[in-house]
Amino acid sequence: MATHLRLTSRKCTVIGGSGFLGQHMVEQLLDKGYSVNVFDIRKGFENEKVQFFLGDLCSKEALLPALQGVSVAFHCASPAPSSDNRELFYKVNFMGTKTVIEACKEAGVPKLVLTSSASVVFEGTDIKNGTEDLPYAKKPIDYYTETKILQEKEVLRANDPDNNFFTTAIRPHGIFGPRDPQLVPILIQAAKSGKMKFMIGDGKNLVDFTYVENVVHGHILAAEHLQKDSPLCGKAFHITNDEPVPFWAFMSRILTGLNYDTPKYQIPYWLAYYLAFFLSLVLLLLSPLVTIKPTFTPMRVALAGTFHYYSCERAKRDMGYKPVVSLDEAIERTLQSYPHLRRAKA
Ligand SMILES: NC(=O)C1=CN([C@@H]2O[C@H](COP(=O)(O)OP(=O)(O)OC[C@H]3O[C@@H](n4cnc5c(N)ncnc54)[C@H](O)[C@@H]3O)[C@@H](O)[C@H]2O)C=CC1
Ligand SMILES: CC(C)CCC[C@@H](C)[C@H]1CC[C@H]2C3=C(CC[C@]12C)[C@@]1(C)CCC(=O)C[C@@H]1CC3
Repeated sequence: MATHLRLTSRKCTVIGGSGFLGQHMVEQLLDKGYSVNVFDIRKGFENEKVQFFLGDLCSKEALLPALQGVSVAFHCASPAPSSDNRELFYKVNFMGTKTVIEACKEAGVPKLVLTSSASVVFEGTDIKNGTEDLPYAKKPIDYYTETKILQEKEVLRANDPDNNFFTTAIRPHGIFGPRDPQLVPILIQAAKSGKMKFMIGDGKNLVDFTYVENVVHGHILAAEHLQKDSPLCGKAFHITNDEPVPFWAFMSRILTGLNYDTPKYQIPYWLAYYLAFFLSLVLLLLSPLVTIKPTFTPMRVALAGTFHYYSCERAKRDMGYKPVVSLDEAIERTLQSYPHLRRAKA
């Protein structure tokens, strides 16, 4: 019986486990001796140690088999932030998360750890060493973030110790690392097409970029510390590299590390923001005729030109969090993992 309990308690499900963060979660959980189910709409990799359940998280019937005998569910599924599909964000991030909560309760999963985002408090203006006590953004920077707020509120509200159901949310920021489909590929694509000529703002704005393995470490610590009467119950936690860095210094390290030139000119933040805003209006008007995905969106300009870094003191205090990979090492490992994006030297 004791062995059975121990094994059951090390079984978990990663919802969104085929994604960038999800795959890293699976790898670290397996290394730590967990038995891992993946629930996703697609099969993102092959691993005989993992049991895959393919389905849409908006369906409770699809979720239930993946949650049987599981002690913790990690929910890190979301449509890509760059998608323009408002209905999809609402359906998956908000309605789907409600379904995940119901399914966990019905399957008797006692712990739910949500991957939220530090951007739930970001309104496009400076945040310096922001704590979790900042209010949710009244004007979120985009619709993705609006639904991340709805999702986080729903998960934290569902915490119900009297019925043996414990929830917590991890708020990472700017996740990067091997196999990331967003940050490095978008940056290099912009550089390749000659769009990385301008630095937005004066280049002094500090931002958090968080190595994926540190994000995973924060999630696993959260799951292990989440229990009755723990301070994690119903609360959100920033997980960062704890080394805020000037946005353009970070971008420049990636660009030079992959043999691309760094931006030569500066453009004032407000000018870049209004240009991106104007461009998005023009594209909206043209959208019945042509679909163009701009590189410079108001959201990206806001992220590139403002301070937004967060304190992870609460995670240090309540779950003993400490980044396991430094920013220097993280950048090095990331650069090594993208040989196909490296520009051949002339
Ligand atoms: N990448 C970043 O910088 C940050 C990401 N986050 C959050 O981290 C989480 C993971 O993000 P990434 O790994 O970067 O994204 P990703 O796009 O690589 O992975 C998301 C996964 O969710 C799955 N998925 C989407 N809709 C689904 C549905 N209806 N049913 C089942 N599975 C579905 C996708 O197939 C994909 O495998 C997301 O919740 C995201 O909001 C938070 C802060 C920063
Ligand atoms: C073209 C350049 C101006 C910028 C290229 C890099 C950007 C693609 C990334 C810089 C900060 C990133 C970021 C996210 C996505 C990729 C960036 C915009 C998120 C929006 C991903 C989802 C979140 O929850 C918040 C992230 C903030 C930082």
